[in-house]
Amino acid sequence: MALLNAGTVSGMLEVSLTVLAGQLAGALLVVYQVTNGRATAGDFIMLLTYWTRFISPITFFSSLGGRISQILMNTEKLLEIMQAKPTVIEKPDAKPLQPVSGQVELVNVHFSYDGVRDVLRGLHLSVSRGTIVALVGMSGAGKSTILRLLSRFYNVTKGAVRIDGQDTRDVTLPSIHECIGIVSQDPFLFEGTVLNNVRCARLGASDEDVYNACKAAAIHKQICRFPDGYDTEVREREVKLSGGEVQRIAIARAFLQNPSIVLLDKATSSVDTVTEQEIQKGLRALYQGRTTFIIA
Ligand SMILES: Nc1ncnc2c1ncn2[C@@H]1O[C@H](COP(=O)(O)OP(=O)(O)OP(=O)(O)O)[C@@H](O)[C@H]1O
Repeated sequence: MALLNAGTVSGMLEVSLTVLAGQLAGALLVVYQVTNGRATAGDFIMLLTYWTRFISPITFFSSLGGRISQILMNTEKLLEIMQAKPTVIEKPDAKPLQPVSGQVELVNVHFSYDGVRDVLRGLHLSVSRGTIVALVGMSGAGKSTILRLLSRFYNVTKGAVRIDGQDTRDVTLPSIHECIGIVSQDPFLFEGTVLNNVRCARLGASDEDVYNACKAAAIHKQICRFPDGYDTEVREREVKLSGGEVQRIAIARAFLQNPSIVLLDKATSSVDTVTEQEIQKGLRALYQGRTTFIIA
């Protein structure tokens, strides 16, 4: 659906250019008259004042046009995303995962993103609950792909992924995502308070639950030092949190979610060694009693 056409944009440009040309012509005319003694400097200043008052609403409306066109373009992108077909679809008779202890199996897993090149070929992996698994391999070997398949962001091409013996293709997607906590290399923060940025992991959580999750992730003291504490606003492009702080917010989210399975995808790769040691404190607590997959 095209919400914005070239005519609308060129119309807005036309208005802006006309306003600019008018401003320039008016100023030149008055300068000419003052130079020839047909008008006084006082007349010139008075005219400028009137001119500014006259022109400011026009300038406002022309900039409003620019803002409206930006909103329309964003809406168009949003509609495109909403109309995109998901690659993974639940079966009509999919049921929620039964209570999960954290046992994971990959049985003869084959996977290809494009249907041409195999990224995984016949992978077998059996992981008991509470085990920590480190995935190590060359760049491009398929480590992150394994984590994506565990979360069922993609379906395996052949074979099966099972959680507590249940094939992930037979269960509902939210029930999979509820039992898996992810701490990625580049966690996403949305505009809103720090409190809500952690609470999004479990919407019904109380403020006290959020504080406890942040204490476990070793970020509580830092948040209390922010200007408005937990009510500090996180804004796009207004960097208030360091890379290490953002990582610990992601760890706090995982604590709050309390999943049986934790996936860490290069969770500390973008921070310095001192910050990494701080984060490791939070992570070690997170591993306790959970099946954990780590890409370091
Ligand atoms: N969305 C995608 N579409 C197509 N190919 C992809 C996609 N994501 C990854 N790949 C390809 O799949 C292969 C495995 O990628 P993956 O990210 O799993 O590797 P990795 O072992 O995690 O690598 P690294 O350690 O560098 O992050 C790579 O060759 C990569 O180019």
